[in-house]
Amino acid sequence: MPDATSPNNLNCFAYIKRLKRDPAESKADAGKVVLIGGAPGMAGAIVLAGKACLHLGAGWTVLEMLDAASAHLVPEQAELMVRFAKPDAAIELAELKPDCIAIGPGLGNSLAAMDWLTAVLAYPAIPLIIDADALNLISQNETLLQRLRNRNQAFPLLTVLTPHPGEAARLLNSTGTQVQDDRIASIRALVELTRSIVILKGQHTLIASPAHTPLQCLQGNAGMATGGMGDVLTGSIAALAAQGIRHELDLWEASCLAVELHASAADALVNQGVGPIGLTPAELILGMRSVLNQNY
Ligand SMILES: NC(=O)C1=CN([C@@H]2O[C@H](COP(=O)(O)OP(=O)(O)OC[C@H]3O[C@@H](n4cnc5c(N)ncnc54)[C@H](OP(=O)(O)O)[C@@H]3O)[C@@H](O)[C@H]2O)[C@@H](O)CC1
Ligand SMILES: Nc1ncnc2c1ncn2[C@@H]1O[C@H](COP(=O)(O)OP(=O)(O)O)[C@@H](O)[C@H]1O
Repeated sequence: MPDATSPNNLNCFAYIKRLKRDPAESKADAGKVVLIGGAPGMAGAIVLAGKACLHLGAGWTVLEMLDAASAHLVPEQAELMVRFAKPDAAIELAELKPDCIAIGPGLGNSLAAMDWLTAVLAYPAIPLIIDADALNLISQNETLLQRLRNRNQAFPLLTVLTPHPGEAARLLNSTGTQVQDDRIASIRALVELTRSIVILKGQHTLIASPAHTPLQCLQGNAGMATGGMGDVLTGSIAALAAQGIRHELDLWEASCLAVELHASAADALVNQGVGPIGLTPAELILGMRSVLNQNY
């Protein structure tokens, strides 16, 4: 029995109905997502985010990869449009005209990473997902934090941050243990600091925003404690938010739905014997697609 201070539980599979496609829809109705990251040694992070984005229904999935050596066709997933993230990020974004941007998986902390994050924070009113190293860069740079806050003032509820407890601790200048000791206080502090929608990952993921009190996700399991699972969540939010633009699902709703799908699909896979040990992010992507279509 939850006590009076427990957050309400996520329960948003009904949103899936809004993603119903008219028979004549085109890929433009499903939206163009640009995902930015994949520095040397971490190309896999942005490829996993891209595969999740593709399998959760985005119209186009473009990867801007910081590692030039990895910026080539992904043979087993030729649908992904892989580009080398050239130095002039603002010009690239103006040419691409994305419907939704996600930045961070495997981004690293190079000058190019800073340039891309700066350009993304200045890009106008589309849904934006900020994850992983992009969060770390913001935690180290007061100017970037101020730009994030300015963006949220100009375009409220169009930016979601997806920290795990380690990233949350860096943003709050705290420790992972302190974050975990009071996760509700931590997410409230993150919302206050950044003025963003925030997803605090880990067991019983929390989501909150300046306009929403925290909700929790009771699904999910320790089979998800494997590198790349968060990259999958980022790509999934991006796909749902991009479709949401023409299907009346806002970034808050897309984020809630992605969290619930991600965790519920992991539970379904464990129930089928795929995990907890050895459950892979790539398997979770396919599991999420199944759960989405079963509730379509
Ligand atoms: N295939 C690829 O290319 C992949 C590439 N990847 C990319 O690698 C980059 C680095 O990202 P990363 O998350 O691996 O390292 P990092 O930010 O140092 O955080 C780790 C520390 O945070 C904490 N912590 C985390 N979770 C916690 C929890 N639930 N509960 C409590 N604490 C928790 C914990 O700190 P500790 O408690 O040990 O002090 C832990 O040691 C990033 O760009 C990412 O996208 C990955 O996506 C993997 C697949
Ligand atoms: N023990 C757990 N119970 C429930 N969910 C978990 C557990 N461990 C990890 N997860 C989930 O898996 C994902 C891990 O994300 P993250 O740490 O960012 O991974 P990565 O950066 O390697 O992609 C998050 O969505 C988190 O909530």
